[in-house]
Amino acid sequence: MGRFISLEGGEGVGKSTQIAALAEALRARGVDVLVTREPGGSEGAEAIRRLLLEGDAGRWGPRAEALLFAAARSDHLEKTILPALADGKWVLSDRFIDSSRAYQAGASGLADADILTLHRIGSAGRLPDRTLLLTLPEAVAAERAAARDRGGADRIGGRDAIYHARVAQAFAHHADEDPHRFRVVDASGIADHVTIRLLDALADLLP
Ligand SMILES: Nc1ncnc2c1ncn2[C@@H]1O[C@H](COP(=O)(O)OP(=O)(O)O)[C@@H](O)[C@H]1O
Ligand SMILES: Cc1cn([C@H]2C[C@H](O)[C@@H](COP(=O)(O)OP(=O)(O)O)O2)c(=O)[nH]c1=O
Repeated sequence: MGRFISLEGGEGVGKSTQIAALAEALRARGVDVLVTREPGGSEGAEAIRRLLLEGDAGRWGPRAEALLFAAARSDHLEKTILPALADGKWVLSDRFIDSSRAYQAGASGLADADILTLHRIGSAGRLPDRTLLLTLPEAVAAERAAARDRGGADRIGGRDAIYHARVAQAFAHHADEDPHRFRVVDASGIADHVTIRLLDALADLLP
């Protein structure tokens, strides 16, 4: 059985950059790696991703949005993640359930217990073996995200600074509550240095 690792954090902290570097570093150690992302990662979930991220701000209310994320996650787990783990692969996912807890509960105001209930219904409550939470001072993350998106942020990324501060707070809170699964990793500085910190945070799982 492989390992299931999620990368979490707000917009612009470097998840996409780091997941690629981490995959390369793990492959160099002989690990068979599958990189995937949420929302998305399977045909059905990628279709739901477009529904979630395109269109105007009011396209979905918080509850419909939470249900769509849970549905996408269910399909992603069943079609992509579980088969890869059964093949002995390490699955690295750019976001997973903790993003729903941080955005739809922490920031949008739904109850964390309800998000966990949706996860139990959709995905049998499956959690990653390790969750790497990348953290950056808010201003640095906003600067990186703005430089990348050039003002063209998606439906959720484009929400205001107060919303994103609540997201960061919720992530930090969940990491505090479950130190066994979470590792908080400083995402500032040179990308290669961040990758080394991430590998350190997986050291106990490495073959
Ligand atoms: N360590 C780093 N230092 C400076 N810029 C970075 C670093 N890591 C990533 N970036 C840049 O910051 C932007 C956001 O990174 P990205 O990996 O897309 O973040 P995320 O997936 O978390 O939103 C990208 O333009 C990326 O090239
Ligand atoms: C997986 C997930 C993502 N999201 C949000 C976070 C992002 O704003 C967006 C995904 O966009 P994406 O462009 O993949 O993220 P990033 O900006 O980190 O590169 O969806 C949720 O609100 N809930 C979730 O459960």
